[in-house]
Amino acid sequence: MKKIEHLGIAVKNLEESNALFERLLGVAPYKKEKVVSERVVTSFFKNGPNKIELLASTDPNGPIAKFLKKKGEGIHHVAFEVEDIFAEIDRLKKEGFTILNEKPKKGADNKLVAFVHPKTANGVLVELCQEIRA
Ligand SMILES: CC[C@H](C(=O)O)C(=O)SCCNC(=O)CCNC(=O)[C@H](O)C(C)(C)COP(=O)(O)OP(=O)(O)OC[C@H]1O[C@@H](n2cnc3c(N)ncnc32)[C@H](O)[C@@H]1OP(=O)(O)O
Ligand SMILES: [Co+2]
Repeated sequence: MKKIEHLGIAVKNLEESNALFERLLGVAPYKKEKVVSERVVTSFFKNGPNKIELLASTDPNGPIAKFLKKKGEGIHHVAFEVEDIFAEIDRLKKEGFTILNEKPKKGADNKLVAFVHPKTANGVLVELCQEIRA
């Protein structure tokens, strides 16, 4: 794994949170994207090397809605940049981590993504992100 690619934050209302994070970070979101497979709408902020992803639910039965119901708004996941997501999944499986989707899926921001179950990562939902190369 390389650097932290982004921090995912679950929010109830994306427009309200976009305005709050714009005040907080001093930058406007550079991208807004609907990720149908994850039943979320996201917005991305970049301030220097850091990237923040705000996620709001589009489905009351989706992962973000369930998280909000259970834990309320807050940090949802940490995403790491990986060079080769297939090799990283293999490595993590051998290390005993539970991978939630062994077949990487198309995520937001032009990435292939996979997730490590939080129950096998000290309570942290970890996302693996590989840039989709042309
Ligand atoms: C990919 C697009 C975008 C991107 O960056 O490109 C995204 O980041 S999309 C992000 C949204 N998608 C996902 O999160 C997909 C992976 N998540 C899942 O598969 C589920 O949310 C899962 C398995 C983590 C939890 O599923 P569910 O909520 O149905 O199960 P439980 O409520 O029973 O939770 C099991 C257990 O895990 C704890 N939990 C749940 N979510 C989190 C979390 N985000 N961080 C830490 N822990 C979490 C939950 O509290 C339960 O623990 P327990 O001790 O039993 O209460
Ligand atoms: Co993410």
